[in-house]
Amino acid sequence: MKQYLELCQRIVDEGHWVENKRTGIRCLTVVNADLEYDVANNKFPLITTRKSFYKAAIAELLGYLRGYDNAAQFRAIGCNTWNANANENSAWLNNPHRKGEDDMGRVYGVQGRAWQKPDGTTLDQLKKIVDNLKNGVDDRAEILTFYNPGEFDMGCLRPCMHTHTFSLLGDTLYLTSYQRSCDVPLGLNFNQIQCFVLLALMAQICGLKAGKAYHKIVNAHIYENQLELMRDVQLKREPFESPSLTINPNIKTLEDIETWVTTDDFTVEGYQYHEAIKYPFAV
Ligand SMILES: Nc1nc(=O)c2c([nH]1)NC[C@@H]1CN(c3ccc(C(=O)N[C@@H](CCC(=O)O)C(=O)O)cc3)CN21
Ligand SMILES: O=c1ccn([C@H]2C[C@H](O)[C@@H](COP(=O)(O)O)O2)c(=O)[nH]1
Repeated sequence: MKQYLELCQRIVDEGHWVENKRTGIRCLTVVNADLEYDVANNKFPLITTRKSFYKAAIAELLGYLRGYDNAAQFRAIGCNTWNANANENSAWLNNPHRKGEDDMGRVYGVQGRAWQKPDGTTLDQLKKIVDNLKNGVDDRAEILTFYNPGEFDMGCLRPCMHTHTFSLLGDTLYLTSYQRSCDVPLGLNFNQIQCFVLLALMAQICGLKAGKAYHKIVNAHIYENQLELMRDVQLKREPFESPSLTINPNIKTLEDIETWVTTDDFTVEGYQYHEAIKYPFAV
């Protein structure tokens, strides 16, 4: 939590104003932030200086791991974050690749589970990683990447947290996640939960211990219409201790994640927080 607040403060103190063409809203921006999450000691990185809707963040991750491409699928498992990008962005609404209401196109999980190969078949990046890690193999390229520039025009948004690399040291699993663009008040609240849960879940289904998750962010920003709430409300609050996360131990395989797992299989203990803050969302 301390590192999150330090990043917010750094943007407020040292950020540069950068115009943003896609949303029309300028952002106070810094470049390069490194965050770390202690999964081994179960320090669940939930924001405590406002209420975090962590179930939606976990649902979003489950949708990515399942290869979802439609905002209705995300809604069905408790996540509303893709409604606006799928249905309210004029560039995507006018894109001939959009297949209708709620379609997100070839984003995130589609690339992770069904990367299109030139020979017409698809590649399942996640399954390869799970199969290797279960057998104690780290080929130094256990990389799950959603970043496919050749198909950017076939999706509603370029992936933000776009690459996850898994590493093994003995029987301990590590994760390095790479993010090109980060909406610190809204997106990062979700992304840090997702880094933590991704490592914890992968360790669990691969029979490994979880170590640390490393989160590398390039462009970290606060939109102009979020700044006052961040500077004058959230940053004035004192954080509480990190809570802990319990994952249903019956989740044992990738197929479990694909078929029956829900957000009810994730329980948070000891979450103390300040009241909710509703930040504006830029589409
Ligand atoms: N401008 C922008 N920021 C983002 O963080 C973002 C995008 N766009 N587009 C794609 C996804 C969608 N994400 C989102 C979208 C909405 C919330 C949001 O509204 N969060 C609220 C409450 C969510 C709830 O009630 O479930 C929050 O207070 O955290 C968070 C992340 C992250 N990404
Ligand atoms: O997981 C996510 C997804 C998106 N974001 C934010 C970062 C930016 O504010 C927007 C995406 O806009 P681009 O113009 O494509 O950079 O969404 C996030 O923080 N986390």
